Amino acid sequence: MQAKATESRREPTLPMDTNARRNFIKYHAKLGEKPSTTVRFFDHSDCYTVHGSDDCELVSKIVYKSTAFIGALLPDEKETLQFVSLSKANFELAVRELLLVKNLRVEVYIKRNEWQLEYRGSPGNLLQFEDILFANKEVLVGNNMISLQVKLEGGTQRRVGVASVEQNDCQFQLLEFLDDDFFTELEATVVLLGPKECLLPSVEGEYVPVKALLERNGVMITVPKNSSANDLLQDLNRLLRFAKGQQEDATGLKELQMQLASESLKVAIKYLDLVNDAGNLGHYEIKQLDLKRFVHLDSAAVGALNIMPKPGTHPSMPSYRWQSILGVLDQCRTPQGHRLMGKWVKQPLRSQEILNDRHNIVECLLESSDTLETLSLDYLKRIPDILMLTKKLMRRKATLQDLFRIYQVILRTPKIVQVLLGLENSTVESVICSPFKGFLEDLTGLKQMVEQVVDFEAIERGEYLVKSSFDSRLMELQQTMNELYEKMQRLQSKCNDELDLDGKQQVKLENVAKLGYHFRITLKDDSVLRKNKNYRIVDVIKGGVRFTSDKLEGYAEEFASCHSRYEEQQQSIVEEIIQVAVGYAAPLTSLNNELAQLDCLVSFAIAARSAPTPYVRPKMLSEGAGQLLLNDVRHPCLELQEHVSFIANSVDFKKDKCNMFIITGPNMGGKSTYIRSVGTAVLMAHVGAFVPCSMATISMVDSILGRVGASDNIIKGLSTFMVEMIETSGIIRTATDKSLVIIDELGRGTSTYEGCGIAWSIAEHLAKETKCFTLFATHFHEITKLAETLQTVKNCHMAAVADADNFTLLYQVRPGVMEKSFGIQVARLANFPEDVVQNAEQVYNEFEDEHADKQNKEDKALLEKIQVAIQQLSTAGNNTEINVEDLTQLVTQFTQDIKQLDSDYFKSVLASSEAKA
Ligand SMILES: Nc1ncnc2c1ncn2[C@@H]1O[C@H](COP(=O)(O)OP(=O)(O)OP(=O)(O)O)[C@@H](O)[C@H]1O
Repeated sequence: MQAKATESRREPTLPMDTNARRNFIKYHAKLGEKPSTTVRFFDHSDCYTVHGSDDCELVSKIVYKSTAFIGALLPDEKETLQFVSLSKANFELAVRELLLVKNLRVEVYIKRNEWQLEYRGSPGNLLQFEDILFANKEVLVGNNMISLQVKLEGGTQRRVGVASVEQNDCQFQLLEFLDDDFFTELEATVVLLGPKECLLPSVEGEYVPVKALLERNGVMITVPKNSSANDLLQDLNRLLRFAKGQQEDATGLKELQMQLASESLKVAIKYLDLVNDAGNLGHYEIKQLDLKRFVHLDSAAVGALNIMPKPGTHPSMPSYRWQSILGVLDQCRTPQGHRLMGKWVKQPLRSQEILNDRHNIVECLLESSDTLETLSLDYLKRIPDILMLTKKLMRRKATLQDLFRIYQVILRTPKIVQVLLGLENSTVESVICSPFKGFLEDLTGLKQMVEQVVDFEAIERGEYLVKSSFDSRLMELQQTMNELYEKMQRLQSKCNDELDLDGKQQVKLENVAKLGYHFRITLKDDSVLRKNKNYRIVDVIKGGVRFTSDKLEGYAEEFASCHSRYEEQQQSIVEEIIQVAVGYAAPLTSLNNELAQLDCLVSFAIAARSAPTPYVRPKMLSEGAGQLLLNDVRHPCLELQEHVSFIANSVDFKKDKCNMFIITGPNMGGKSTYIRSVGTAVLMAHVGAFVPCSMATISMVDSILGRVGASDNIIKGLSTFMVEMIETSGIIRTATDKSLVIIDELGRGTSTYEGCGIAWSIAEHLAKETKCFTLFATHFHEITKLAETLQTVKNCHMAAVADADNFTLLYQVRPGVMEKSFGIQVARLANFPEDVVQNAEQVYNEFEDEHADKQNKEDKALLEKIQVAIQQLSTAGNNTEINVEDLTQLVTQFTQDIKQLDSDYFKSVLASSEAKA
């Protein structure tokens, strides 16, 4: 087995002699430098190659998991070139990985007379690679890109125009807005649309921060070459789907009043060469993107809440489920369902009405588990990717089989509607059943056409044919073929008699592609045949001897010619049918979207039911209602991991009573998990899913914002401190009293002094000014003091118990501040070497002594100050200049000093004097 595995990994040999290699090296040198984000492949028809050290290393590692397969074209000569050769299958594997996972560009060169660039693709432009990437595979990823332009306005403000192109759904979305220095709004747009690639006019000047933002969000940047300009209106007139009766002219479209966005769209249409794909013409829709419809998410929140799985994780992989919210919720059965779910989780909604509908439907499905099962396993599982089939139709690449698959969906959908109507739920009827009925009505003509044209009997034999009765020419040809076949059958029985073999029908009449009709007998009867001069042997194979006669050959040729004429005639009919079917693209797309939506809702119900503890329906209150109560909230991903027995916790925010929790506790104590669980549940509720709680009341939020551990966000050129400042300033600007903010480890990447300062000021601002609901996990115990001055701030901590030998993390949230730091115990728990732990313990104790010393010194200094003051007062005697007011002021000043000093001694003095008073 082992040997075989190695064998299949071996690279193909390169079919080039020395001369060809020499020429190729010269040609390659002439091609010149390329960006490091582009990988060039060369198609040698028998195999593919990549060249140069970077491409070789990258591709070799992807395909062969090693660099041992890198060779040199002419290793003994001065001018040489590294190469890796690949079979077609490995080339496809590499292209898939480079475009879909690594977010790189690919170019494929092919040799005609000269080498020339044949295909080119990038993460946002997969068109030319669709066959390679998605042949026999479901298209599970969205395929969208954005194009944007920035203009300085009035010296300080930035106007941003964005055009998004979703190629799968044939959709343009435009928006334009004024943004701040940190491009907060642009970031929300990028998070919402999740593009793979972005077109920019430049990466210099005002685009520098845009570039950084895009890189932070994992978006590939392309600066298209300035080639001849295209005419946007002309392009749109060809691409857009105009409503019936609407004038087919894009001139007056209100979306085009956004000039920067329109300019960006023009660039994108040109870059993607959309007008040159027949599949696009007349099918695009243009919309204005309204960010206000969606909960604002920043990239830190998307990261902290693990919304999306790692790139390249396929739904069939076991890790897919517990890595991300998408993985947990995506139990879809159809490719279109998977794609829509990918969108939904990134686009939580602010419409209470739509969310109520979604929650109603999920609840109703959960109440009828039989229906849920039937829908998921019997119906949705069998629904093909209608969108991709429709695209094939539009490109005139569809076959009769594709048409039949569409027909099957049209046939099955009424059954789905029937099952749904059985639920007797008004939301299900209005949101799902009614639209379904409308689209099905529109598709009646298509259904009837397929029934008239397609030969259903032939499909049972696995053939996709046009019914001969549909066309008189076909009928004639079919008739002739039937007669010829009968004649050949008569020859077969004659031959059987002549050869006089044992048993009946030893002579088989067969038809194979290259030979046409012929006879066959087994190898053991070969000698009988050779004696008979009426027959000629055609070839000998394992299964027997193939032979023919003059007459059979004549019939066979005639049959073959009829057959090819039949196919030609059939093909022209199929083309006509496809032409008609293209007219149904709009209702087919709507049917596709509707089925995708149903699949997502069924998926929510399945996710809710199959969780270790079933999820519950959240009670949604309107924005501003000011309540967030989650009882026993769990982290949906963590609770799925086998070794974890999850401890649920609760949270209870109430406007004007409690809008901030400061969470402290030992390292690894569960702080991050707790705050992320809350964020995750709120997000899931806003997507329309049920939530991992025992009870949930959630006021709708306008944004979920985050700031989490610095380590994963460090990017080139920006210090940790800067990243922290950028992200937190975004929060300060965006958050309102209707937002949820989760902050974890703020200030940790900087010096303690600065870090604590940032953390304190942000926490204070959010609690005092913004008044949003905030979960603030921190190691800075000083921040817990905020609760002393602000009533709406509450402290809580992750509980742990420790004695001399044992230390146990309880993962339970308890009110108040943790008394003791357990860093050293955690180190012991994490199996740090004992000597290191002991050393730390010693340092800690010394530090504590030093701290106590410092405290004593400060106490003493204040005491001295007070003593001097008292001295002054007493020596003043009857001095009338000291009045009662001055005295009161002095005492107030001392009291404040004492409070700030954080001295246990003075605090106790103060407390006792206050008690006495
Ligand atoms: N509620 C819980 N129930 C069970 N296990 C939990 C729970 N919360 C956390 N854990 C476990 O503890 C680990 C550490 O949790 P987490 O990262 O939330 O701690 P932390 O307090 O934020 O740590 P640090 O302060 O070091 O960043 C998790 O990976 C998980 O395995």
